[in-house]
Amino acid sequence: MEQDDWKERYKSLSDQMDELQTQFEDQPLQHLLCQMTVALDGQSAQLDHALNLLCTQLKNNQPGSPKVIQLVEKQLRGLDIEQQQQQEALLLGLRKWIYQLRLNLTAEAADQRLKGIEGEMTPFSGQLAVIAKVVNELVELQGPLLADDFNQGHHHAALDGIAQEDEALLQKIGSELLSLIAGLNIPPGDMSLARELVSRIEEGVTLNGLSSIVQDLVGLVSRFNAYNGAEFENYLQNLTGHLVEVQAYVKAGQTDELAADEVVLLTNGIQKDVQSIQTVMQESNDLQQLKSHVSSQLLNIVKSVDLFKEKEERREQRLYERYLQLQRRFEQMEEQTHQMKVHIESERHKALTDSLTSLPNRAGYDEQLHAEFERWKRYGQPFSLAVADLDLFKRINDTYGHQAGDKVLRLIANILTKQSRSTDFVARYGGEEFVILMPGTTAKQAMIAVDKVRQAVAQSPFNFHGDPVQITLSLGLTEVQPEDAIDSLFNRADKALYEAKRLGRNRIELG
Ligand SMILES: Nc1nc2c(ncn2[C@@H]2O[C@H](COP(=O)(O)OP(=O)(O)OP(=O)(O)O)[C@@H](O)[C@H]2O)c(=O)[nH]1
Repeated sequence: MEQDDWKERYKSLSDQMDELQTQFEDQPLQHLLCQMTVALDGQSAQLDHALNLLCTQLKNNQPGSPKVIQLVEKQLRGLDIEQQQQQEALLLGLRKWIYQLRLNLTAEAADQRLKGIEGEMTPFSGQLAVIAKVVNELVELQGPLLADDFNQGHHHAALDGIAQEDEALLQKIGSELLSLIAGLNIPPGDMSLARELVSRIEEGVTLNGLSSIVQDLVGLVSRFNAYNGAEFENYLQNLTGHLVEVQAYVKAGQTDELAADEVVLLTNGIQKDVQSIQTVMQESNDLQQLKSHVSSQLLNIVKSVDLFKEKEERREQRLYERYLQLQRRFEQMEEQTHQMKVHIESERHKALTDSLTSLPNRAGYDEQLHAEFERWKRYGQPFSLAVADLDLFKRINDTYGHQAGDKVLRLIANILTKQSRSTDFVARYGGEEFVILMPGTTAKQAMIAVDKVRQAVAQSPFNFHGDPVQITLSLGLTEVQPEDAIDSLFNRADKALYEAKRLGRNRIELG
């Protein structure tokens, strides 16, 4: 009996345990599925139906039948496609809206804004934040039309058309707005506002009510964004600062033509990074992900700039070294050129100078006579030529030796130079023969000058081995004549010299 009692008690406890276990196991699943049913409500009528069936079975402590579970799975799979189609329908609706507003808003500013809104929608991400912004802007633009027309009870034909023909569109907008709210991570403090908004949308979106719904929605979204706003703004300001620095550096680099290729590479790289930042900023909802992406792109930019700077510094260093090398080479060349000039000048001087008397030699005389002749032909200024020859010089050589003769030649050269004007040109023509070129001097004037020379030579006291020796000069003198060539001038003077010799030496004859 006691044993039967124990068995009964055991059976009863076991049943209770089974029931509790079933409750613990099934209730959370049941609870979760019912919550999902509520969350997914309104996405699709078929899905709502399937989920309600499943929920009813679970609430009645029945396991979900395979048929109902399959139905839910099928509807969930179809939801993606349906959302895509809804997005497309929404985009189409927004475009129609913009088109209709364009027809009615004729002001240039409104047209520009509508174009801007269209631009923002391309590509259409379907993100709720973007839709909310676009809808809000359109409602704002539409404001004056509604105020003018609806208040007076005259529906504008175009807007009326939208209201009647596109009732379905308003429903879709409502469903998109609900999806947007569901997708927001709403802070607890704003939950009641969100709930109130959801029930207003669920009651049905009308054209008149859309504006205030969207405004409230934007208010909700902006409050939510305000949580991270300051931090994000700060971050973007830093980013902008970096980019401005980079831009300034790149611009400075662009002025250097040699580095143009490098600048193009750097600029392209930076443009790609910045585009990537912009794309992520447009597409990302996650601040942390956005920050890490932007940071990595910024790091790329900084690396590119550093690499560019490094290359630039190396290039500048190379250029500077090449510049120094060239400068040294240039200085060497300058020095060599100077030496060469000095050498050429000295060689030229040697070539034109008589080494015994240091007077210009016959080549020097030829050059000078040529220049004088040209001057005369151009300006017609007269000049005279005297050819002087030492008298009986052979005797001196023969009597006192060649060295004594050389000494006489040097002394005579000295007297000729001293007695002539600084503008006159004295040269040793060869042997014991000298020439004197007298620019701007007629034969008459020259006669006086060369006679002074003749006298000075004749009066010079020469002594050899204690013996006084008389040295004299004979000279032939002539003035340039209109029909003269270089040779004829010299020949005339030479003939006159010959005549002076013939007539007794130590005299001057005019030719
Ligand atoms: N010492 C020396 N003698 C020279 C030089 N050049 C020419 N003579 C000499 O000058 C002399 C010229 O002699 P000549 O042509 O017969 O004439 P000259 O003795 O002066 O007689 P005239 O001209 O008729 O008065 C020769 O003995 C040459 O050797 C020179 O550079 N040095």
